[in-house]
Amino acid sequence: MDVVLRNVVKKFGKFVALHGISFEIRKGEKVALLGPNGAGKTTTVRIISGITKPTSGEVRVAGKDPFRDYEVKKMFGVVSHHTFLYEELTAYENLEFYAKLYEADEGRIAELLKEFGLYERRHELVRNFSRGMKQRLAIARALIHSPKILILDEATTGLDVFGKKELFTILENFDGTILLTTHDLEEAEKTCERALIMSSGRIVFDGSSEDIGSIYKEVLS
Ligand SMILES: Nc1ncnc2c1ncn2[C@@H]1O[C@H](COP(=O)(O)OP(=O)(O)OP(=O)(O)O)[C@@H](O)[C@H]1O
Repeated sequence: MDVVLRNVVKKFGKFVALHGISFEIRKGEKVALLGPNGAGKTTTVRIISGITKPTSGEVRVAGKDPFRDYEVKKMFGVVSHHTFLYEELTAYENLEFYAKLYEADEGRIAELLKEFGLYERRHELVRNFSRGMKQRLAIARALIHSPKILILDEATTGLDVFGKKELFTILENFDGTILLTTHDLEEAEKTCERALIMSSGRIVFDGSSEDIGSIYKEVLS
């Protein structure tokens, strides 16, 4: 098992954001995490990737605690709606910074820039890039250390049809586990074989993503 959550509770003050959620993700599985605003999706992926500490419950990634174990943190590539790129650095410099941080092979920078269609523009400042280009660079950055688990938290927000299509191709070719949060049911069905639906801090559906549109309506009505 790549990811195991058992009875995970997260409180922010008196507010309970996660009411003891449990699920497991197998190695190589592609899972969509769905649910309305405030359901707890981002909190869940932040707990899995070791950014947020749960209030109680057990979280294991490859058998280890992601909050405490730095080596486990390296297993993740995380892409969110915010690109967290350095606007005043070039595309190349951005990737170089992260390659050093993760002690990744610098040869991978050119490889990824080519793969993501940004090689010709590698010496341009990121601040002059379009939203789609920035998002592509953010994904390239997330892959720099060849992560085993890719977490995408509303990563397609603001991308046009072409940008989304490109991202789907990247996801199809990614050889690892994917956990993706989205509001786009079609995206979930296309890219993931399994869907988890959350509502008010609870998992209310865990199953195949096939025909997720009608399941979503039924579960949340
Ligand atoms: N740092 C925080 N402090 C207080 N409350 C928080 C914090 N982070 C999240 N919450 C609350 O926890 C709940 C779940 O938030 P979360 O961001 O996980 O939802 P989400 O499903 O990702 O929503 P969205 O689809 O809007 O991104 C919300 O009610 C939110 O206000």
